[in-house]
Amino acid sequence: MGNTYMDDSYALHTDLYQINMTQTYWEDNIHNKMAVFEVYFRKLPFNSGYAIFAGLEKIVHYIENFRFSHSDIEYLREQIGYAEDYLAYLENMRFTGQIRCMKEGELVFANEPILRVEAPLGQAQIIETAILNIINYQTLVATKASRIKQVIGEEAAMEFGTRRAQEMDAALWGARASYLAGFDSTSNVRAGKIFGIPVSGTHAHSMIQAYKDEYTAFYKYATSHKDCVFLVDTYDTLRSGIPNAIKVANELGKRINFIGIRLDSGDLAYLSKEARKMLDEAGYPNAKIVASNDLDEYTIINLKQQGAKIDVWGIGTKLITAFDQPALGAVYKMVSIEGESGNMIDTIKISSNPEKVSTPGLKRVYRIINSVNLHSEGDYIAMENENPQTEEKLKLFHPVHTFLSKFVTDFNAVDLHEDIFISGQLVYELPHIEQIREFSKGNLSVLWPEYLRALNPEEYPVDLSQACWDNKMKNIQEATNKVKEMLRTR
Ligand SMILES: Nc1ncnc2c1ncn2[C@@H]1O[C@H](COP(=O)(O)OP(=O)(O)OP(=O)(O)O)[C@@H](O)[C@H]1O
Ligand SMILES: O=P(O)(O)OC[C@H]1O[C@H](OP(=O)(O)OP(=O)(O)O)[C@H](O)[C@@H]1O
Ligand SMILES: O=C(O)c1cccnc1
Repeated sequence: MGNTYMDDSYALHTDLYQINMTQTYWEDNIHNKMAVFEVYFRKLPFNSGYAIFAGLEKIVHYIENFRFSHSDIEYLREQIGYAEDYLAYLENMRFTGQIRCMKEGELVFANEPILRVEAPLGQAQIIETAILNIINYQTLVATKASRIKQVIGEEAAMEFGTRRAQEMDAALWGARASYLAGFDSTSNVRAGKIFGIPVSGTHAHSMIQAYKDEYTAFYKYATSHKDCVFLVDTYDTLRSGIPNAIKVANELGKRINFIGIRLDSGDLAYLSKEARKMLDEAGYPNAKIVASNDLDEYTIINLKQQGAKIDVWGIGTKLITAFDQPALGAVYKMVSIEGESGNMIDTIKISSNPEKVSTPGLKRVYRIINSVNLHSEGDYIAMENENPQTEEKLKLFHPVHTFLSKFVTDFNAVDLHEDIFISGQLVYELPHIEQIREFSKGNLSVLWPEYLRALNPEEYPVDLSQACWDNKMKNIQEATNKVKEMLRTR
């Protein structure tokens, strides 16, 4: 038997424990206490020097439509058995809080807040899972795409991943993440329609197999399509594929636009060099050579080192699945909660690993841009009430190895967060995908090349202000004192 409940909302796209914790808050009547949570990841993916944030557009849709449907409530009543009054609270739940977030396409680094939720505790708890689900995947793919595009340079990058993506949503939003981070097109037509991304494509081996001989297949394709890229590796790239492509191009002449050929197996460096010679000699110096087959940034660097003559890169599996690192590891941590008298109290999560200790309190993230060379000196996390721009001399010091420090004098402190929701209302205008793509491209230019390189990049500084660091130490002290006190009185 199929599903007996309708799939008509995203509110249940959460972990059961969120609804269970919220039940406790509700029964204890603390569900409406204001709570502040921050999203951040602890380590950059792919040993990259930077990441590209993506996911805000989907988060906005999720929050705007956040409500438990009748069938959600019915399911929770019948299958989990929550009490009626708690179910009534869930049914009426809408997001009424604040969200501040980085813009999509922003450069983001480890341990800095990407997004901040300030909302009644129950709401803030339930939305955690979906927010992390969205950011973790989209940011990962945007970062992978940016890394691949960095090594490709000016040549075109086509995203081919849909068939290998972890299900349909991943293909769709992965195509969008790739495009905003610098790819030039997607093969996913639905992504093209929904997001306004350019679509492009060639043809597959099946078409050659359908006609049995390569020449007929190319010829038939050319009579039904003006723009032609022929896939030349079905039988024998150099002896059959390329000669057949040239033959059809010669025969149809101006009736088609012979864009070029695609190589999808074998030694792509050798074959592309040979193909270039053959196409040039045949009078097609402008014909492009497209390459695909399990490509990623490392293979592309290597192919370029070998002098491969590849003009267009088709990249699927290793991009859309974030093959070498399948999870970003972004977390959602509480940094503050309303106390008995309505004041906000900082909260901390201690760990024996100093890098895993959370940073308490309401904070802002600034990018410190050197006004002389227009490059970034690092990111600076300050308390909400601080304004680094008013400082004449800003001290940047490593948050764990504090002796590593520098002073910056001539700088512009750029607040990296935007208000997205205020009192549950959307106050942010979602930019067009082309604007996001331009923004993302421009951001890369504030980084020195040392942070951008694919292999062993330098570590970009993400520092805490003195006040933020002092506050963290105070909270660590208080938390450890509490444990000591508890042990003493046991
Ligand atoms: N000159 C080259 N230098 C480094 N890597 C290459 C070079 N040419 C191809 N590659 C990469 O090597 C891998 C070859 O994989 P594989 O052996 O599965 O391909 P293949 O046998 O040529 O083709 P098929 O897809 O038909 O199996 C791919 O990831 C491809 O991108
Ligand atoms: O290699 P990717 O980066 O994932 O790029 C997408 C791949 O999808 C197609 O292959 P297909 O599904 O026909 O499989 P195959 O080429 O691996 O046999 C295409 O020919 C590419 O090789
Ligand atoms: O258009 C192509 O060549 C294409 C599309 C998806 C996957 N592989 C290749």
